[in-house]
Amino acid sequence: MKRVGFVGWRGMVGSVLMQRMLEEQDFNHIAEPVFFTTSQTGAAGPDIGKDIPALKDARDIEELKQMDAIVSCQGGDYTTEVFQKLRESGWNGYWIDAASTLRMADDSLIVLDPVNRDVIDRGIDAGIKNFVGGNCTVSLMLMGLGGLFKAGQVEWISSMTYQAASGAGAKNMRELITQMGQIHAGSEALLADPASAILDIDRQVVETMRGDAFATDNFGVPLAGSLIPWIDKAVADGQSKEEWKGFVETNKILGLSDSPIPIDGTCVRIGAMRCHSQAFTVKLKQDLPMDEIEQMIAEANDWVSVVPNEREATISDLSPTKVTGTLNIPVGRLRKMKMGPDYLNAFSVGDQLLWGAAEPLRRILRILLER
Ligand SMILES: NC(=O)C1=CN([C@@H]2O[C@H](COP(=O)(O)OP(=O)(O)OC[C@H]3O[C@@H](n4cnc5c(N)ncnc54)[C@H](OP(=O)(O)O)[C@@H]3O)[C@@H](O)[C@H]2O)C=CC1
Ligand SMILES: N[C@@H](CC(=O)OP(=O)(O)O)C(=O)O
Repeated sequence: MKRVGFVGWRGMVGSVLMQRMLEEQDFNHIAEPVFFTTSQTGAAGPDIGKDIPALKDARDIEELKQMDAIVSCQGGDYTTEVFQKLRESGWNGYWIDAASTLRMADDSLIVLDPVNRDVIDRGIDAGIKNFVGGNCTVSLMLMGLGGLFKAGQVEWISSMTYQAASGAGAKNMRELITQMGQIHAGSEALLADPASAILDIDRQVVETMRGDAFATDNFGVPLAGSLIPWIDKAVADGQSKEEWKGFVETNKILGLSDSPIPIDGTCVRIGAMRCHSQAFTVKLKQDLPMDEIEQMIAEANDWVSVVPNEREATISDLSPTKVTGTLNIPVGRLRKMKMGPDYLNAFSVGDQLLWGAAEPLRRILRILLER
């Protein structure tokens, strides 16, 4: 592979991808990186430590056709607009995408190589050309609990999520901070007075959050000081689309679509910036000893670690504040539940822009470059 095109490189996911590619010196493996844009054709591209041409038009099929591989972090609308036209033009290169548009297509693979390298290798050998990053909650769950799946010990999983604002986009992250600021500004005077009653402060906070001036253009409702137990649009059976993805994408990643493992739960947006957390109830196929369970989880990949089920370790290490900006996937609160010895409780945290979005794309590109 000689020419690799990048679309969506300056967005939030794309920027994290660029940062990781520079850290891992991935551009040393690409003879001709080419950067595209939907809005700034002719402008200078990013500084990647080598000469690159000016930005090309991301809607120009003839330009896109020159690429051996294209990595898109531009979003689903762009994929819908361009991908089919590009394939119909006869282009046979590799398409690597962060958007969900092509995830469930028969001729695409969902990539998370620390978990499904075998599925990926078989797919590449079979001529698959479309590789899509998984939904962030799904990828983060599999990075955390992959060892249990690999050992064939999972009968079903219920997953309750605590999803960060970043999953909704950059504007939503800004809105969360704005909301936090408005709450503080509204109660600042009372807060500064040690003699003020907490219920007065609380009343002031609620008044601010319910007020017309509260910034809710993006989330539609308050998130700071609150939560939103619905992510994405509705699908069948009362599920949200984010909840639906948990089942279909996990089983596709694991290559289990013919005999799928039931996975369901409630997806909730909370006021974290870019780390998704998840609380799991895992129905195991048998009563396994805790040390074996911990070993299976900890040995599954280089990034997962087991946090002892103790207060100090948990509040320090199993925390979005600690994990954000890292590739670490701590899994803790591991204990057998009162429902029975084959019911496991677990909690995980992971950065949704890294393992949840950019890192699986970076790694599949590197896999393809090195073949
Ligand atoms: N956010 C997430 O958590 C996840 C997102 N994804 C997928 O990735 C897609 C992109 O998401 P995300 O990165 O959040 O989207 P962004 O909105 O941050 O970026 C998308 C595009 O917006 C354009 N843009 C316009 N103004 C600006 C600006 N001021 N700064 C940067 N870019 C700007 C850029 O395109 P141009 O240069 O062409 O103008 C950019 O590539 C999503 O639609 C989704 O499909 C997948 C997994 C997780
Ligand atoms: N829906 C995720 C983010 C995301 O972009 O998911 P997907 O890649 O499946 O569209 C969230 O809101 O946290």
